[in-house]
Amino acid sequence: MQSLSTPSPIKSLIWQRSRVTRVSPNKLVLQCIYNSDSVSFQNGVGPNRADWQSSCAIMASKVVAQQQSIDKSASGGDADGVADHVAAVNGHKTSVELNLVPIEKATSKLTSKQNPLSITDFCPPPMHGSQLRVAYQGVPGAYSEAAAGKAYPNCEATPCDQFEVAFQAVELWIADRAVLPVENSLGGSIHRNYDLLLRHRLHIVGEVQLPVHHCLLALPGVRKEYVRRVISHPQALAQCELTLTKLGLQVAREAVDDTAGAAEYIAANNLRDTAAIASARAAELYGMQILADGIQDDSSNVTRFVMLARDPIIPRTDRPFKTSIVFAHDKGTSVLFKVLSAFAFRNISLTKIESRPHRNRPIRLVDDANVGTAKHFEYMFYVDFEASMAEVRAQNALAEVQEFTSFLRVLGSYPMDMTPWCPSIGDDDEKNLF
Ligand SMILES: O=C(O)C(=O)C[C@]1(C(=O)O)C=C[C@@H](O)C=C1
Repeated sequence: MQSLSTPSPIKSLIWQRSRVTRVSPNKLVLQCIYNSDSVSFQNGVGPNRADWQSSCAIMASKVVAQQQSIDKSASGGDADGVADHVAAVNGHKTSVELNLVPIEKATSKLTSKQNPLSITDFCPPPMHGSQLRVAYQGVPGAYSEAAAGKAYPNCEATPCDQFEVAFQAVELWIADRAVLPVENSLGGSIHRNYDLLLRHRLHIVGEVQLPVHHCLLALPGVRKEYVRRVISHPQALAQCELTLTKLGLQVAREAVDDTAGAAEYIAANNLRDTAAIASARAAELYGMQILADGIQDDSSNVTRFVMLARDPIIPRTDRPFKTSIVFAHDKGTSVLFKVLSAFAFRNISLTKIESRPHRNRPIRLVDDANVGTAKHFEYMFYVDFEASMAEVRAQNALAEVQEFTSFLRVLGSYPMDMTPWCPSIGDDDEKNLF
């Protein structure tokens, strides 16, 4: 891990005001946010704001698409002109003020053979000029900390005790980014984060996929036969369910907030009958021994994390991008078909679709005089598709989707994680049991 400093986790920033004021370098910024934006970030996002955000994303991406075609035809074009043009559309004077990626910088990187582009090239540096502060949920040794390090090498990883706190830390300028899990190849979606993406106003600026290699940890000297309870994050318990049974550990399984926190808890309370599912790094940090190594049910166990920032990045077309949207409709089931066909007709692949209850309107009553009243569940649909918002086909697809839907928000258009696939070592045959 790049930053091994282990600050204590940030707890709720909203209700523990002393927490907020304790972070003195951020105090002024914090007050500025409260004053300049009277809409509480806890109250969710209204439809007007959502419309505005979608329009901004579409407008900004159109400007970039146009500018990129101008750049192509006039090689050596005026880079300052690009920044001015983008800034003018967004109603600000300079790109710096908006915290946008200076396009000339990213372009010059592209021409350099020695420096291949990484996800971080698309993200603006921290405004305070120091290390990038990246909020994650959990304690040091959690997989989310490793994901933060993969997304932003050399960052200052900042532990938070809940997902929501990580969102708030970025909104309150205590952190510059948040890195949060959204789905796992075995355990499925992390629904809480889908719900929070909607309730908060952060933008997805990147993704990282992290191979997750679980170990069974216990205090030194404890044998597998003594274990009466296994504790971990619910996702980790789900990812190791079959293997635990195969190892003869048909004992109580208990969910805690994060994997490394489970190891820390056992060590702090000297629990000799309890084991944790966590990383090898957590074993090292909390003085635990590894009873079994590679206990995930599938060797290609991988968790996808998204990187969140206060400002969106400017979408580009010179490398693979993904775009995440969320929408709702109020006109029956055929709308979903129409929405999906808006992508299919333009050859845009969907990589993910997720539905969550529509919190403001969970049930729709449909009266039928002959049969009675049907109760339909209402959903928010989250869709990821493989295209950049700078591409005309993506803009057209979204314009069409907007016609069918009552609510549409672009959560972010960001570079896809293209790092080579390296599954975690240790499949069913290779598990080490000590
Ligand atoms: O508990 C951790 O270590 C985490 O980082 C959380 C989390 C998750 O929420 O899915 C992250 C990766 C693994 O899938 C297991 C747990």
